[in-house]
Amino acid sequence: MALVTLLSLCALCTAGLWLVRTLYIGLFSSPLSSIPGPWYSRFTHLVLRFYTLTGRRIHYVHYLHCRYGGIVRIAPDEVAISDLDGFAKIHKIGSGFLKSKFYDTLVGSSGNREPGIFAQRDPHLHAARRRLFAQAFSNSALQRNWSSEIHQKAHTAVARIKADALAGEADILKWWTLMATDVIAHLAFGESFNMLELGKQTPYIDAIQSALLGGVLRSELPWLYNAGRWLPVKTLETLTTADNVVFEHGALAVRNMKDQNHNSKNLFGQMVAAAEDPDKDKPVIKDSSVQLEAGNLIVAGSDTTAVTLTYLVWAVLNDTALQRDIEEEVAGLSSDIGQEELKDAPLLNSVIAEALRLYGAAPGALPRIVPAGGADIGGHFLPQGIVVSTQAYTMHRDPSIFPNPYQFDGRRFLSSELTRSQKTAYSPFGGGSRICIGLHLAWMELRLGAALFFRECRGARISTTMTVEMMDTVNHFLIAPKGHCCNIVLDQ
Ligand code: HEM
Repeated sequence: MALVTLLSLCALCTAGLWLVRTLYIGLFSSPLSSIPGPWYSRFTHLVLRFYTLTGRRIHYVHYLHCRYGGIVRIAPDEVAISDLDGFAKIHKIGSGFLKSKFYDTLVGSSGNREPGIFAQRDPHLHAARRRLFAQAFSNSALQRNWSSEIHQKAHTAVARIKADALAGEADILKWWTLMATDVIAHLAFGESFNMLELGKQTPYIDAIQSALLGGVLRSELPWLYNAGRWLPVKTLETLTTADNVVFEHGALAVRNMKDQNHNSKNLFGQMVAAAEDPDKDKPVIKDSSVQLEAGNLIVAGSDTTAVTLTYLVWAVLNDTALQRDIEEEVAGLSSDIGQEELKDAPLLNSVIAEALRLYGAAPGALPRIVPAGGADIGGHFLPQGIVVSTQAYTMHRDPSIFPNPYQFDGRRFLSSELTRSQKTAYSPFGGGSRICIGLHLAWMELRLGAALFFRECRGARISTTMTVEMMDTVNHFLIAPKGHCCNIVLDQ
């Protein structure tokens, strides 16, 4: 009995000491103690984690920026930055602010596999991979090599939307997702997955989505993720084994990369063909890297474009005058809609830029590590090793940069001259050396999808089955509509 009392006393004392130490560090000795923010962020990640897991991280951090300013402490070792100079400093090429450990867990680099281009944190390895990818993702190469596939898929998507809308209602989120996934899958694998024709995604894409969810779980609740491997719970098992399913399917991308038949060439085949070093003993890219990157490209290039396009159409359909004007503009384009005339359609491009401002699908947070020696940001010294995260979500809603920021103004970007602060703040595709490599592909799909939609589905309306709340955004790194659909109708 006496032993039990003694042990309890020891445990209480240890807990008490831990509490005093945590309070002392949080209040006085942390180098971050002068940074404004809610009191609890000095002591715990739990509140931030709660909002992350419930899909409200960007909204919560935005609220904190509105309340405390451009630099806010959001956790004991993490500071959120929406200060423009701070953002520019962090994302400047060669700044030394590298991606944080968050990226290790987000996409499938588990099982000791190397991280792909998105998650690679080593700047030299990343730069080498980026150089290899750059040419194949350039605007000219995409136009030259993939224009007809992208056109065909956009036409099919709009035809399916129109047919469904005339028959009752069409879920544009579903069709844009199938389109964007079919496009990037075709480019990465060298053959069509025919999801638009099937009207549903393949089991491989189901596995990719499970792998992504598994990544969020691995990042936020690693103990549950690890337990999931052993627990006899089907959902957990699916989430924790999805990485392997995705990786194994990537073998198809390797086969087609090596295939000499032009019809099955994929992005990787084009990269290898364009690479300078033809040395057979030292392959330009390993088979296992192709297997991994093929899946990663699908993750990066599907929901991103689909969600942005969905919000774009929804926002335009909420503004009758804008809808009428854009329908008129695209009706004047030639029947086969070339990329050059799409680039020159002023209202279409302004509407896309505005959709990317308010509804760019990856609006934050982009966490980076303060490099050796620390950094001065917004008048505060941040020591090395601290996580600094930026979010376009907040910069895009700063009223001193974008007047009336919460309003979707499809004409906002019609006047071509952006102010200096707008140029810095506008970052739907991230910035610096880690800027989205798929941005030209995304713009191609956004232009073509939107132009075909407003030409073929003139007079479309939002279905009465939709509520405003259903289009509220949830945020798990990407954003998505809370209702998981966006239904539109069309009169005969
Ligand atoms: C509207 C559509 C898209 C949006 C809003 C978007 C947004 C972004 C953002 C914000 C980043 C930076 C992430 C970070 O720094 O953590 C990024 C990176 C990336 N994106 Fe996109 N993206 C889109 C479409 C695409 C497409 C179609 C692809 C096709 C493959 C793609 C592939 C990538 C890749 C590979 C990276 C990592 C680049 C690197 O680290 O070097 N994205 N994207």
